[in-house]
Amino acid sequence: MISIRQLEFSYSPSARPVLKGIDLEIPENALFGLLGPNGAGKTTLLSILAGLIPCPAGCLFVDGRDMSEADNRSAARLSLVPQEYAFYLPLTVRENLTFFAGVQGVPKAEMDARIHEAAGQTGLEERLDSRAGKLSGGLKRRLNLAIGLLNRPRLLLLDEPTVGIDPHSRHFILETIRQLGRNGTTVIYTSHYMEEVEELCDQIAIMDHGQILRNGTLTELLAEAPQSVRGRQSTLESLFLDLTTRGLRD
Ligand SMILES: Nc1ncnc2c1ncn2[C@@H]1O[C@H](COP(=O)(O)OP(=O)(O)OP(=O)(O)O)[C@@H](O)[C@H]1O
Repeated sequence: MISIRQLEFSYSPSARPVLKGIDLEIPENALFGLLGPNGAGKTTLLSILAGLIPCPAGCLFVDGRDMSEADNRSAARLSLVPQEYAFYLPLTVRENLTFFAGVQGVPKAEMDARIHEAAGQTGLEERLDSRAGKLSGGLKRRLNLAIGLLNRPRLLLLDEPTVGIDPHSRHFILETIRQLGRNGTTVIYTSHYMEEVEELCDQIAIMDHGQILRNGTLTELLAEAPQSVRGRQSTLESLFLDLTTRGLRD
C-alpha cells in the first residue's frame, strides 16, 4: 500500500506550488491511472515517488515505511519509466540493458538472467543485438520499459508509456502492463489516452493544478459525476473535460 499524505512541492522557494496537499492511498497490486492535463503535476508526483526529487519525512509511505529514508526506499523496489527515452542510442539493446542492470545494482551472477527476463517481457529477445537508435518508436518504448523491469520492481511508475507509437506496440505494452499487474506488481500509470486508462486501470485519479480532483474506481467516478456529464455518454473523457476545462491549455 502506498500512502501519500499532505504532499506539497515547489521547484523553488519563490515559485508557486506545483503539488498542493496531495492525499492518496494506492492499494497493493493496483493498476492505478493518474490523469491530468499538461502541467497538472503528474510527472512531478511520479518523480517524488521515484525518489528523483527528495520528499520530506512523513509525506510518502510504502507498506507503512517512510520513503524519505534511503533504506526503506531500496527495500520498496520502485522503478520509474520516464516519458523520454532514457537509454543510449549508439549502444545495442543488450549493451543498454547490461549498463542499466549495473546501475541498478543487479548482482553480476544474475545479470544475464535478468536481461533475458526483461527482454522476454517486452518482446525484445530477437533485438538484443540491434542498435537502440535503429529501433522503431514502438521498440524504443519497449526498451524504456525493459530497463524499468530489470530490478523486478514491486512498484512500477510509468509516465505516458504509449505516447507516439503504433497500435500494435501500444497493444503489446498494455498487455505487458496487465501481465505485470497479474503477477503482483503495483503500477501507477499516467496517460492522456482516456480509453487506455478506462480499459487498464482498476483505480483512477484525476488531478489538475497540483491537486487531486477525484479518486476512485471508474464506476465510482462516473457515479459522482455531475448530472451534466451523466446525462451525456458516460465516459471518463467527458468527466475529465468537465473537471479540468479551463480554456485551451498548452
Ligand atoms: N524542473 C522544473 N522546474 C520548474 N518548474 C517545473 C519543472 N518541471 C515541471 N515544472 C512545472 O511544474 C508544473 C507541473 O509540471 P509536470 O511536468 O509535473 O506536469 P504534468 O502533469 O506531468 O504535465 P505533462 O502532461 O505535460 O507531462 C508545470 O507548471 C511545469 O511547468
